Amino acid sequence: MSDAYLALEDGRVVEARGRVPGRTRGELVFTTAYTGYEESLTDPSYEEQVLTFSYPLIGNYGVRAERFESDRVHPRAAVAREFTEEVVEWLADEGVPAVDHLDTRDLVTSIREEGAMKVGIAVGEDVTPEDAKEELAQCKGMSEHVDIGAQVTTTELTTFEGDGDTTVALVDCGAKGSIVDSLVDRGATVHVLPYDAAAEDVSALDPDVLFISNGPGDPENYTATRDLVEEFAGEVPLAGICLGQQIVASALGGTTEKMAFGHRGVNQPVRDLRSGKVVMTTQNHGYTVADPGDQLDVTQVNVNDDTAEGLASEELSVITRQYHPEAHPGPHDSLGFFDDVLAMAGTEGNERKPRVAASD
Ligand SMILES: NC(=O)CC[C@H](N)C(=O)O
Repeated sequence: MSDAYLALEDGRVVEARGRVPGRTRGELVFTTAYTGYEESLTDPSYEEQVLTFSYPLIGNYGVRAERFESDRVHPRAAVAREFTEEVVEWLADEGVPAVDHLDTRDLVTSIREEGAMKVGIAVGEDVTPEDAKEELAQCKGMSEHVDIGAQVTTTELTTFEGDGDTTVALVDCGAKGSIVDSLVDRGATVHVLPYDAAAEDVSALDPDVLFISNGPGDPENYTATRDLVEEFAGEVPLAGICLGQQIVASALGGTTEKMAFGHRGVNQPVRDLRSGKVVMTTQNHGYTVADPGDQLDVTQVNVNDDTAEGLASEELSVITRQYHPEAHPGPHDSLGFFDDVLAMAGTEGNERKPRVAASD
């Protein structure tokens, strides 16, 4: 056991119990997910953030590597009311500082009221509040991490073979493993490319779909990925999840903006504007599409705040989601998105058949 201090951007210093020692900093965010801590902690979209769990007990069903979404823990630190020993051991192995025994309800309320904020953390036997403040002083805002994609992307082309006819080029801006699994399970062969792949790298694969993954940080910083979308829009069907939706919108004339505290959890309600149907979704984002531009239509919205949750263009064969249809963690209600994406490829019936938000 050791001391721990969190220095918040609003000037407060919060004391906690240190579980894994270290000093670090990041953007303080919270998730309301009550399960799925293994998946959330390994989701590359959490890079450069400090993840607070609003659910009070984290670790109550153990830690199993088969639930991981990538090969490491991505948040810079983890905060909960109580972590189990097993989670603490895992985070210690990963060298990720962790704190508990603090009032996480108060912390979450502050983020709700004041927005996601910078935090400096110091955990260890002799740490002082000043150490945490020093970390805070060095903390960058999320949009200032201009090449964050490089921290999470694959560095070389990797292929996952499916047993069907469709080929997907997945641009890896920090892709969750479940996105690859969801496509391969449906027979697609998935080529995972670096986030800054050149147009020729994509053309060489002759993909039926160009898919932009989830990932951390400000979508406006992903200029190489945006160039790819611009290059292939109208030529190859396009799909995107989360950061992928934001990059597609930005490339096709839309705009994005930072939200006050974002959406992170596994029960965010989303309404499909054509069917009127509402589904519960998994979310993890701090930016949003403010204006989809002239080429894309908003097909789905968040019931709580009306933000764009799905975009599409029949003409260009584009469908994107702001939420995570692949789940892991969270509900499986939207897995049909992957069927819609592969149907866009038109490889089975030889004809490209855009199905805009039909099955979720
Ligand atoms: N899960 C994601 O892809 C996150 C997208 C983006 N980094 C955001 O915070 O909005």
